[in-house]
Amino acid sequence: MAKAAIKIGILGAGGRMGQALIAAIGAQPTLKLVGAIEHAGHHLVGTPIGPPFPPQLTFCSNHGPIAYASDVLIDFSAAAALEATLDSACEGNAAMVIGTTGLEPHHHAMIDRAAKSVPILQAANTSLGVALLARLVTEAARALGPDWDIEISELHHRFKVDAPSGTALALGAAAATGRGVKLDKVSDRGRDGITGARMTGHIGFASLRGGSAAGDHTVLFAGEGERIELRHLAEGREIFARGALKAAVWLAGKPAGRYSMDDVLGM
Ligand SMILES: NC(=O)C1=CN([C@@H]2O[C@H](COP(=O)(O)OP(=O)(O)OC[C@H]3O[C@@H](n4cnc5c(N)ncnc54)[C@H](OP(=O)(O)O)[C@@H]3O)[C@@H](O)[C@H]2O)C=CC1
Ligand SMILES: O=C(O)C1=N[C@H](C(=O)O)C[C@H](O)C1
Repeated sequence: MAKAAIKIGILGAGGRMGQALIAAIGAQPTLKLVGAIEHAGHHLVGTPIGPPFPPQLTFCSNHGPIAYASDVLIDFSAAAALEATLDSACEGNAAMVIGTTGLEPHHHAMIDRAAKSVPILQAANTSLGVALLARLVTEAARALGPDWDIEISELHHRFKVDAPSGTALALGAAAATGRGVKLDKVSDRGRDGITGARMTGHIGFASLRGGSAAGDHTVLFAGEGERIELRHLAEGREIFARGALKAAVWLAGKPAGRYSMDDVLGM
């Protein structure tokens, strides 16, 4: 007997990533889109999602019923929306893939709480390439030691609202792990003016915004007389959508708990 399609609800469905996910689901018969959620007042609410989906499937703003109907909710919306979405996921017993960035420690505490009831995978970057890059960064930071300065730079499209990007912070955490330190103790975010000389062992961040760049991250290891750069360049949002859907398929039916892309990719 054919396996039942995995039922997916999308939060932030009208946005750039939401649209990329809808297009990717439309091309995968093993997945079924059961809801496309936007915030109340969004101009798309009430309008059809469009082909290949049936005309009665419209963008909607009420996520309660969609959480009940979904095996997995995929959230690429806004950090401010997270609390209500986690509540709905727990009530509806839906797994969740969270790709939204700009998360603060209190958001992670909410995710930890909800993950006692349902399976949740949170990833600042759902591409395969960045998962591998993080591994390489940990290894390089461990091998090179604190005499090599680490600077992380990122370029994103002009509409991005959070900085540094979630990926840059995750790469910073990966480097800190390699050095056996906590990122929040060594991070330099936003230098300006007479900053003084660079502190040994610190990890610096720089954010550029402009044009339509889908995501460009470079981790620079700068030593005495030599430099190494590890870079990931996203050519489009399809890579994030593909990874998020792979994560959703992997997560459906898993026990409650908190998971990462490393679990999905077996890394
Ligand atoms: N993990 C990953 O691999 C990736 C993560 N991201 C992250 O995903 C998030 C979305 O990115 P992107 O698609 O480019 O952003 P967009 O602004 O294009 O999309 C976000 C959508 O969510 C909507 N939204 C805002 N608040 C709510 C809410 N309370 N409930 C439901 N929908 C809401 C926005 O509406 P409105 O336009 O009215 O504000 C918008 O339509 C960002 O945090 C981004 O950093 C992006 C790419 C990859
Ligand atoms: O907002 C984006 O576009 C992206 N956000 C994520 C981040 O903050 O790291 C991932 C990707 O770089 C695109």
